[in-house]
Amino acid sequence: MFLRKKRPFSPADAPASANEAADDSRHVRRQLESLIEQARRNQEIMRRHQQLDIAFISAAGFLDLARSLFELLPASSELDVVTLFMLDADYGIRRMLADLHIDAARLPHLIFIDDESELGEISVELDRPLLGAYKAELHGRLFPEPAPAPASVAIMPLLRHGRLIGCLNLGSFDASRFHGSMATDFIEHRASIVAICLENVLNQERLKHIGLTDPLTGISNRRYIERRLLEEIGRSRRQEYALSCMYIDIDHFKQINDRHGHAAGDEVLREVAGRIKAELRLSDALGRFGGEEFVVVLVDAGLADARGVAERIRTSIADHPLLLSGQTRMNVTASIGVATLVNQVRAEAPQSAAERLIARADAALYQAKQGGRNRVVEAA
Ligand SMILES: Nc1nc2c(ncn2[C@@H]2O[C@H](COP(=O)(O)OP(=O)(O)OP(=O)(O)O)[C@@H](O)[C@H]2O)c(=O)[nH]1
Repeated sequence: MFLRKKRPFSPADAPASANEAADDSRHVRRQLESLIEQARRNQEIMRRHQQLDIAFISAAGFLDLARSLFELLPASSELDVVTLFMLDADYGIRRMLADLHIDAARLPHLIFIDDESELGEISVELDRPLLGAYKAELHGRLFPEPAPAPASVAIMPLLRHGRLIGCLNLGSFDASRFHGSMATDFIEHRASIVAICLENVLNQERLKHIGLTDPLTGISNRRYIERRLLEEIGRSRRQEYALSCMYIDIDHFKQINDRHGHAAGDEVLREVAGRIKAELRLSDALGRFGGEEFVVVLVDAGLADARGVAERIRTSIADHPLLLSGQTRMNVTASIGVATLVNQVRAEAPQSAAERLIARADAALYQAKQGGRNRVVEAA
């Protein structure tokens, strides 16, 4: 029998397998550590995203949400630029924000558009997020000055009930941050949260707006004017400018109602409100105080300015007959009392200063009525 000679034992044999085992375990440990580190990082990312979602969801109003989008989102997601485009075809959102004194111009990265086509070529593809390298001809209008041009972008369509309400545009200076082959589930999830939150805060603002709006004429109501006058008194004292107030009353309004009916009277109220508004600056405030009475707060206007504006309003009503329901022509006039706050007694509480200003304008209006109507009278 052929006996194979056994290879003599080499001392290197045992250590070799032990070394391999040790190497293996070190390798496994390193892998484990790296997985744990990865899990910790992911947890941290999840936590930041959750906090961001909570900030979006709990936004107290439009400005609060905008702050989260333009400040928190870039900071927590390491983005270099974020812009938000909002569709506002009938100017309704902008008008409401202006009425509520929400100064959207203070948000340079918020852009309102009248039509989707203003988004350019990408508008046709906006049924899903678009990720990739920044191309000026394609994305330039989504990151207008003063936004810096990014290197890669994620364009997130904001959809509600299948309708595009805007788009949130994320930009990074890192060219590899967003690319076409990335999964978009997370971005879609985030876009749907932002869209819902935007709709929510706009509805909140609409509610505030309704509470301060006169439903018949669409202008502000008495509550709004009283509140606004208090704010304006504070501001005019700090910045030392004159503040004026106008009390306007349509003449013989009862006869209009009696002769032409209540519906025609309502139409006259709407028309007159429009004529008054057309003569005012955006910074002035017009409200219906009740019945056929309107009050205007004129910011940064002394008595001479206020008188000028009041004359313009008076003639714009008296010189051009109203056209009711597009056919009935009606001559309408209004009387106006004007009062100004100058050299304010700073010790006087804003509330009593406001009441006194309105009362003086009202007394001047009474004089105008007594003097024959269709005239402007300045308060003594
Ligand atoms: N159509 C309509 N009429 C209103 C509304 N609110 C108040 N009125 C009417 O406005 C009229 C106000 O009349 P008066 O205060 O007597 O004053 P006037 O007829 O305007 O007379 P002068 O102010 O003295 O020129 C009343 O007939 C009210 O019924 C409203 O919302 N719609």
